[in-house]
Amino acid sequence: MKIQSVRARVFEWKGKTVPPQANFCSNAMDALYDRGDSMKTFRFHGWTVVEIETDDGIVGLGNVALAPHIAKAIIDQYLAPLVIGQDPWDYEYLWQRMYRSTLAWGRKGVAMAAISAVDLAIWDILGKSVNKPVFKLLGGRTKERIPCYYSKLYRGDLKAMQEEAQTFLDQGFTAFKMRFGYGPNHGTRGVAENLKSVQAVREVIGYESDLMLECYMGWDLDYARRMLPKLEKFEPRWLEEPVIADDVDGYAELSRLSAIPISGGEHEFTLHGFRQLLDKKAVSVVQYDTNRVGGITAAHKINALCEAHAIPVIPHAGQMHNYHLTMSTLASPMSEYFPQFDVEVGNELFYYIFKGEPVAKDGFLQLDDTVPGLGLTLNTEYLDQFQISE
Ligand SMILES: O=C(O)C(=O)C[C@@H](O)CO
Ligand SMILES: [Mg+2]
Repeated sequence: MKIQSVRARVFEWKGKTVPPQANFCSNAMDALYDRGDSMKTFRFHGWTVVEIETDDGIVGLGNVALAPHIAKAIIDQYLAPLVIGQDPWDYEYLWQRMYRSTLAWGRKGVAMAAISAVDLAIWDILGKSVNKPVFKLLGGRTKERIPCYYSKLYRGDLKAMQEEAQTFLDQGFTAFKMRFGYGPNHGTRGVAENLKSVQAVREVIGYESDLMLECYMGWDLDYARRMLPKLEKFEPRWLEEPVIADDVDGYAELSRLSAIPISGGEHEFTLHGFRQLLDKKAVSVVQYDTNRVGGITAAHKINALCEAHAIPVIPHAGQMHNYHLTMSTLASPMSEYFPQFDVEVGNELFYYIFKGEPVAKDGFLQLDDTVPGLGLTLNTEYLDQFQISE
């Protein structure tokens, strides 16, 4: 079997979107005084879809949601020529070929995300060629069902957050991730607002449910040092991305400082990046995203590294490419889960582009042992609401 063609298309959502709410999620731009909509950087309204076809007609689907037009250019100009004519079963060789040929400028960020999209499509082909789901090629079914946590609860009106939490508590979720809205530049009022929001959600879900707290790189070491003791009474499952991804030593200090587990990894790349995080004991929960980190080839290695370090892997974002990694290792106890909503930040877009995503039931997800590959097809229902560029 040989790879015959690589097609990368950018799907840009032109449909209805929920307008950004002020302070809906702390983020790295909060450190700068606002010269306009600082939340603009925090939108994923475009997605690159990769379709790789083999000489015997198998089509593998990959995806990447970071800088989609740049990812497409990297795939078209650099990665496609490296894999066309090659045997997809040589996936390690092909991964190294893509990685080493772009090392000078691509070892992290959008180039590695582009490599991830090609790698996902290759693994989709592998599964389809042997009529097995990808998780069966990685270690098989390690869970009867995948426990998942409800992830949204962006900061807004506290009553609305409580109603949202109640709705999904009633649907059987027993783990919830909420977003802080405030950080270092919002002073003591921001601290109070942050604590009020955690209190409000805890009042609804109680203490028999897990609560995860998301900062999305919107805090800094000093602010996190001050917030952690105030958060302990809420018994969070973890505090996520309290500092920017480059501040590995900051992560490590917070991990040493507090009993609250510090999580991160959705903005880290390759086995090498996670080796550094683990060697420095920077995080207590690893959250790579398989469509960023280096694809399934890289994520599978990171799963083994995390198993060796006894650090749980709970991949960022849910989405099918991550569910196969969670299903196939005991190192991954659960998945993140974004239900389908109207398009807002863009985490929801996956449902509008692809079909095949499992819907959570009672806080669990299920994968089908009989569906080959990643189990995704293109969703044609919303095509008219996308601008698609070849
Ligand atoms: O789901 C997460 O962990 C993210 O970081 C996504 C982003 O929407 C901020 O929450
Ligand atoms: Mg996150």
